[in-house]
Amino acid sequence: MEETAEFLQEADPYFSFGVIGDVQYSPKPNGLSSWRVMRYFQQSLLHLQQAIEEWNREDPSPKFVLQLGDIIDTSNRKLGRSVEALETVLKEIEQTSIPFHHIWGNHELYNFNRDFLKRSKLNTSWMHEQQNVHSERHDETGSHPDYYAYHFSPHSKFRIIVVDTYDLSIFGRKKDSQGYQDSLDFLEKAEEGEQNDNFHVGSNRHLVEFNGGLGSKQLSWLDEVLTYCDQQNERVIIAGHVPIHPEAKRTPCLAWNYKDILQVIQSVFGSHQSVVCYFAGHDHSGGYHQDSHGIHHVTMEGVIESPPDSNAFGTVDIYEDRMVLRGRGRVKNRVLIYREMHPSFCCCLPGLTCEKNTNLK
Ligand SMILES: Nc1ccn([C@@H]2O[C@H](COP(=O)(O)OP(=O)(O)OC[C@H](O)CO)[C@@H](O)[C@H]2O)c(=O)n1
Repeated sequence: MEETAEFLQEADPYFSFGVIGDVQYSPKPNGLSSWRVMRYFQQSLLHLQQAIEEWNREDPSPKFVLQLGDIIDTSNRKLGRSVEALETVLKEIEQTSIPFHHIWGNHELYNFNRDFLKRSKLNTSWMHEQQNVHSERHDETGSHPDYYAYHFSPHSKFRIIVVDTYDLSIFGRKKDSQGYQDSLDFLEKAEEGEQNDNFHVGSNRHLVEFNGGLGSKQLSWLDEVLTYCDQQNERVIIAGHVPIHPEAKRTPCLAWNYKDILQVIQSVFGSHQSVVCYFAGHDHSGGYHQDSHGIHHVTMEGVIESPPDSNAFGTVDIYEDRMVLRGRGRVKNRVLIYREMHPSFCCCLPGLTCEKNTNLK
């Protein structure tokens, strides 16, 4: 739902957070991408600076920022300046005391391998919270050994889950590793399956290298965390680089196994009703869709494709029954009402009606 600024006047939110994606900083000149769209490399750092200045000015300031990935561009690698570029953006981020939660996108993996990323300041999993009710295995950097995902609770009624949409990926993993082989096997099998799927043909093909997915271990972990959230009556916001709903993006940017991921977070049979929103980046043109289960899918417009007089970031205010995205530049204002929680074994199954059914399409 898009709303005007007047509609956004509300009582004090429980808390607020910032959201931004695809800064793709590089010292290279502005120019057309391979998609024939203008990329404003000379403005992207300025846009990040402006976002930080605005978040610093907000009162109260956002509790944290979700940085949705692709913070530096692949061109830095060709220029031999990956580390320098990363230091440049991190220096800007140090201008604020608001903690940033960093997500890894394809451009992180074009510039660095996963071992480097784990040891870098882009690994913010040390800010995770561990729950006794489910098993989490972390290595010395605070990450799971196989993937980069964690969760934290900024408020007693809410939890944020950061997921790794390049857990299945042929980027960033060593070619002799099991993860690389599993990813190749997944792509091969999925491509066979897709041949009968009319939705993903021609330019709409999502089984391409610059997308990725969640591996089976991460999906099980997500399932466990969501079970805990259901038990605690927490609302959950998930954030990852790659969109997971075909209607929430305009380009082929879609997770390889988006159906498996949706199955976990939507859950028809009474559990996992906690997820209210999934934030993604990757598709710089942005997108939005409320799925058939009432989950909002917000794909943030990319900073890198925002002209000098614009920008692409937002502040999200969290309330009891809704979240309000206050967009800046190309990002629209949105009021996102949470899905209704149905009791276990509710009759809201396909083909049946229920008074709680919100009849979402
Ligand atoms: N028509 C095209 C254009 C490009 N590609 C290939 O896609 C790969 C990734 O492109 P890139 O622009 O570097 O990826 P981003 O993550 O920056 O952007 C993704 C979104 O599309 C932006 O909205 C690259 O290998 C190109 O060759 C293509 O297949 N078809």
